[in-house]
Amino acid sequence: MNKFKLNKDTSYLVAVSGGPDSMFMLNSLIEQELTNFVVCHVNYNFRKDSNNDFKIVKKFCEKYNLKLEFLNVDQDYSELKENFESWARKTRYDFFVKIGNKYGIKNILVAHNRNDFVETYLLQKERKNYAKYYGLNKVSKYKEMNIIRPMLNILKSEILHYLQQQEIEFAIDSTNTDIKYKRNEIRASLKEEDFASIENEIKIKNQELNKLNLEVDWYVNNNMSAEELVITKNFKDENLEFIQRCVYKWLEIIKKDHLVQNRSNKTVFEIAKNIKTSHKVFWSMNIENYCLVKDYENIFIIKADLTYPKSFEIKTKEDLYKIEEFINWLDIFNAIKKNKEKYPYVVTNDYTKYKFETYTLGKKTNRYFIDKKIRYKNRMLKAVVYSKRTKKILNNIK
Ligand SMILES: Nc1ncnc2c1ncn2[C@@H]1O[C@H](COP(=O)(O)OP(=O)(O)OP(=O)(O)O)[C@@H](O)[C@H]1O
Repeated sequence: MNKFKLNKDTSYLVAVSGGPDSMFMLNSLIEQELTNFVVCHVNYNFRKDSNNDFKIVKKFCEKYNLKLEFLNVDQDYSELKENFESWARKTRYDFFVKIGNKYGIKNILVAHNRNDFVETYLLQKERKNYAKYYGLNKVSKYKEMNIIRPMLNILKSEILHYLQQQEIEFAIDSTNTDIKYKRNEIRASLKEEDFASIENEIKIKNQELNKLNLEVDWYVNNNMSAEELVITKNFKDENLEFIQRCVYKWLEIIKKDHLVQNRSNKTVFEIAKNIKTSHKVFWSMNIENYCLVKDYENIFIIKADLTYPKSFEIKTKEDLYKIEEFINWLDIFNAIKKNKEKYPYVVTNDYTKYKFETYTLGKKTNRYFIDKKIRYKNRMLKAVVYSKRTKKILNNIK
């Protein structure tokens, strides 16, 4: 049977649910005579028998005198807004991060096995989503933690056989959430004899993915400036997968990828579809409290409240403080001074409205915007000031 070996000089957190895989992993650490580790357990109190899992873990830790950190979750599940599995995962990993900080440990061991590896790939294939990696990665990241999966070459049957042989107690998870249901479906039609050929397929898919990722990195790194991604003509002609991966990579670089996680990639798909098919010079999409904007050849993302239209009437000098709302307030202030303070003025970024009612450099502002290709970013973030009487705009937004 395959075993795994870990470095004795490294410290680990060990994620133990009490199920067969993690009990096997924990037992292997004892067999390897590792001592630098802290066992972490989350009791979700989701099932009636959750406490039983905790007791199994606790008993094992007491037997071998191991450090155990646990989180006892007190949550009314009828009020949970998101899917239990993704909420549970986040709760679990945030707890690991907290315990990691407490002990100064950066590595967490999780007990995914060879069957999980194959099943994850088959699930990814069925869902047709663009995975970061096909199957499961030996090492991945969650915030500052390294998630290590040392058991990816061990079969479930080997684990169960060994636990039985050694009479090691473990818990049986009786929940059947959507994702587990799907997994069970896949599991039922899967034989361990078929693993080798599926693993070969995964290897080839990951090699192709590595190549594609190099091209994605190249595009994004060469077409980004000031946090904006440039949409070239050639880019629009690329396939949807390439565009989606670029959008995701860009969001990762500007540290906004959290906005599209846990949304089953639908948002990234929508963005990519718009990039590919829309001929409009401007479109925007709200994503949580942010707004993603396509602006001529660029896309950018800003806090949605910054894009909200605001208008102020400046009747006297005393009203001037209102213009501080806008990033170009100094420019507006100077324009009013230069105009010899002939109040009243209107200061506004409500461009969809004022562009039809005002004049810029002798033209309807709408015409001026089109002729000068004025960026939507500037229309949204910068304000104009115009005389209430003449409707002439006194400052230029470029
Ligand atoms: N309640 C828990 N307490 C501590 N560790 C847990 C708990 N649940 C799961 N784990 C750890 O995570 C591993 C994977 O568990 P499981 O397959 O249920 O989760 P997953 O959602 O598929 O995986 P992941 O944790 O990578 O998102 C377990 O083998 C164990 O190491």
